[in-house]
Amino acid sequence: MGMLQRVKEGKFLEATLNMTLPEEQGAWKTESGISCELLGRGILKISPANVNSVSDNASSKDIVLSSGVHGDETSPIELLQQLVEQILSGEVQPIHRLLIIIGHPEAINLHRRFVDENMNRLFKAENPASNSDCIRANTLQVAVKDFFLQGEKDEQSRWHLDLHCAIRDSEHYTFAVSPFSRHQTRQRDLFSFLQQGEIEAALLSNSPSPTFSWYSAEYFGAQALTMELGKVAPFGQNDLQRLSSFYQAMVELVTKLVPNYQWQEDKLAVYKVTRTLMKQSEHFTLNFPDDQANFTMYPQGTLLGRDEDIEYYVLEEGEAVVFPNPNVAIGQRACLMVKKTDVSPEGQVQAMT
Ligand SMILES: O=C(O)CCC(=O)N[C@@H](CCC(=O)O)C(=O)O
Ligand SMILES: [Zn+2]
Repeated sequence: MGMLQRVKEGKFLEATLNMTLPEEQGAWKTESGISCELLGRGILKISPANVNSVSDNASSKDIVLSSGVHGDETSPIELLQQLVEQILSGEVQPIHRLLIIIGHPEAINLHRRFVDENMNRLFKAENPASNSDCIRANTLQVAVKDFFLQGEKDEQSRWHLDLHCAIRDSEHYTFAVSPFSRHQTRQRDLFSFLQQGEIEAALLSNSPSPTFSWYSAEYFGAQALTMELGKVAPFGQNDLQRLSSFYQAMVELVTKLVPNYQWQEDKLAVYKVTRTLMKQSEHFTLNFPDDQANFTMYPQGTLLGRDEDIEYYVLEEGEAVVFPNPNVAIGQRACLMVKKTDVSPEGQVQAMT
């Protein structure tokens, strides 16, 4: 049985990861009237039964849901497989156009974050086809671009949730990173959605970074987030129960024209990024253990790390470290410094201070 047939039977993940199957494309309709189109390995477009009338509705959205951009972050892949299964069986009836992506099948098969280089730093522009991470990033860029442009929706109606897991423990089990873009990509609805899904925290980035969610925000004005859903674990060892509120919120997002989310004061901890520590040389080191939990705070004046000619200290009380990683490539982000902030009560979510 070929790739397309397996996907039709709900085996999206299995067909995506089976590299002995030649890549196939093809369109079909489910019994419940949903139009599906397999655009390539791990890239599935889903349109609601009455796509034309729904698309004309100002409340309808074009939603990208991606997972597995890092090959070892498996719980989001399991969540999207479950969602695809429920859509194809008719149990979940999406009312918006969806693009569901399993990001990096080759890295997933290797149980590795990436093959040669971190794919989630390859979304600034088309990459030279120098390795499989670059080639796959190029494919994903085109798929997302075509999806958003074909949809012809305004920017507010484009969403992209890029689902990941954190490498280390975290004071917040789940959190989202809102990329910095030229557009208004911090709509309150997006953050109310996080509250609905019991996501504990959100980080507001203060500078561009070439990630997949940034790509959708920067080039298509999409309401985009990188979502950190618990800690990295192999397939079958994820506690999906801990992500059940998020899964329910995602189902509601795709099945309701206007989900009934209400912004709740103080339900989501919001942090602003105060500094991004970039690895400038091979001398970059951190002054605390590699597995230190995300959002750990140190007293003002604490030496955090060193690079060739620089020492990094905690500059203000309340600064915490997120994604500390001295093993990144030179020129890449080695640690984010963040600080809790109040947010504006209305309009776009913005830091007050
Ligand atoms: O836990 C870690 O250190 C990394 C987890 C991860 O993959 N995070 C993303 C965040 C992307 C963003 O800043 O939007 C990444 O580093 O690619
Ligand atoms: Zn990741």
